[in-house]
Amino acid sequence: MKKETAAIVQKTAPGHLNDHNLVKTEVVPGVLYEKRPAKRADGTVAEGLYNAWITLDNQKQYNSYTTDMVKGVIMAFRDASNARDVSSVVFTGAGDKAFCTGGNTKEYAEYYAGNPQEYRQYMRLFNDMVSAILGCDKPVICRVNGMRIGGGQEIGMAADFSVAQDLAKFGQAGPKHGSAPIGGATDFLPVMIGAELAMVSGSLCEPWSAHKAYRTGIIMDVVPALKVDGKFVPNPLVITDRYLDEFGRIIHGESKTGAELAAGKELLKKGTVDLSLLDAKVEEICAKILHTFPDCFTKTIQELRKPKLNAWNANKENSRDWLGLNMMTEARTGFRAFNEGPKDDREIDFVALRQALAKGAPWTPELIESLIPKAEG
Ligand SMILES: CC(C)(COP(=O)(O)OP(=O)(O)OC[C@H]1O[C@@H](n2cnc3c(N)ncnc32)[C@H](O)[C@@H]1OP(=O)(O)O)[C@@H](O)C(=O)NCCC(=O)NCCSC(=O)C1=CCCCC1=O
Repeated sequence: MKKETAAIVQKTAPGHLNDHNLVKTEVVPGVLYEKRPAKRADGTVAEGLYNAWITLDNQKQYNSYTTDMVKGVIMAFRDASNARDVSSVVFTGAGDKAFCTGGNTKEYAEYYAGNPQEYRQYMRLFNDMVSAILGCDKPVICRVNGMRIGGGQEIGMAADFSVAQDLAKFGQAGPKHGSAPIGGATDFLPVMIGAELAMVSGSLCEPWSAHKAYRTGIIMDVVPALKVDGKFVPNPLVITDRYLDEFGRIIHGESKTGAELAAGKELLKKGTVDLSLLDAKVEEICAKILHTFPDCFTKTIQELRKPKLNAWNANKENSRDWLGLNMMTEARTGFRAFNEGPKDDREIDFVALRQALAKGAPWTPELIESLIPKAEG
């Protein structure tokens, strides 16, 4: 800071600052909160200024969030939003496998299944988590360290900027596991990528590569993460060197097939994951933000958030009610199937369910039980 500015600050800033902080470094088990020194564009530390890092840390379950973790995320965002010395918020997951794969399916299956009034209360917290991100007074950068699936994709899309390591995958899981992606995806996707692609991404549950998420506008940038023989290489499972096939269809970011895919898998096995380029990109975005007027920046993002926010606000209460009741039927069945089914068979027999419903069968516990895959023997 220039001497002249420092002298004015000394004269005018209050001698005592009220502490509005709510959280400690580990907000709750599974949510970490850390203030890291903010850096200028030239890499030097901007003394007294920070970026708040909020990290989901439940790696064994792909950083899925439990009820307590949802509370922790709300508190962490509230804190970062209030902190006078925080410039940007970085929202990420621990490790290199997953940013977040959504609600905790074990908790869904073992506690919420068949308990709609409890899930409705949970959804109050979930809705508040999404609103806390969209209402944060600081810009939110989602550092996509790995898969962003289901509710993970929804809280990620609530962020202002997303940058991903290129092995990450993006998409929804609800219609396969017994939910509808109405925790933000159905609101944000049409605004972000248009109605047709939103339909595909939101409903078919086919994960998209990071390159496809980048190409379609779900994320702002993508960086390589795989190092083979000391050199970064692009995701070897995905087409990154061609844009069109022989018929003019876009293939950039689509999965490789056949021998090309097999070779890609071999290369993947040889490599190690290194997220240093992701971190550099996140720092670069934070530095760009640091070099702007704080209030003008906040006002700008508040306005630019409106299409997402308006859609979210219009639907979130109805969505909460519907999701609560759905815990009696499809969620009760689908999340139990994912939780209890054998590793290679965790989805229900959708055709059998549709056939039963076509004959007017009611949702009895016996019907549900009959649809859940069981281990052999
Ligand atoms: C496709 C997957 C994300 C990844 O598949 P794969 O790479 O094959 O890994 P897995 O072996 O499946 O997973 C590794 C271990 O992590 C556990 N895991 C993964 N995701 C979750 C989760 N969400 N909750 C709890 N545990 C999870 C998995 O069981 C493995 O552990 P194990 O001990 O069994 O080896 C795939 O994992 C997947 O589909 N996951 C579930 C995604 C999902 O259904 N999420 C919930 C969607 S619904 C949601 O989030 C909602 C939000 C608010 C609004 C309402 C709503 O529904």
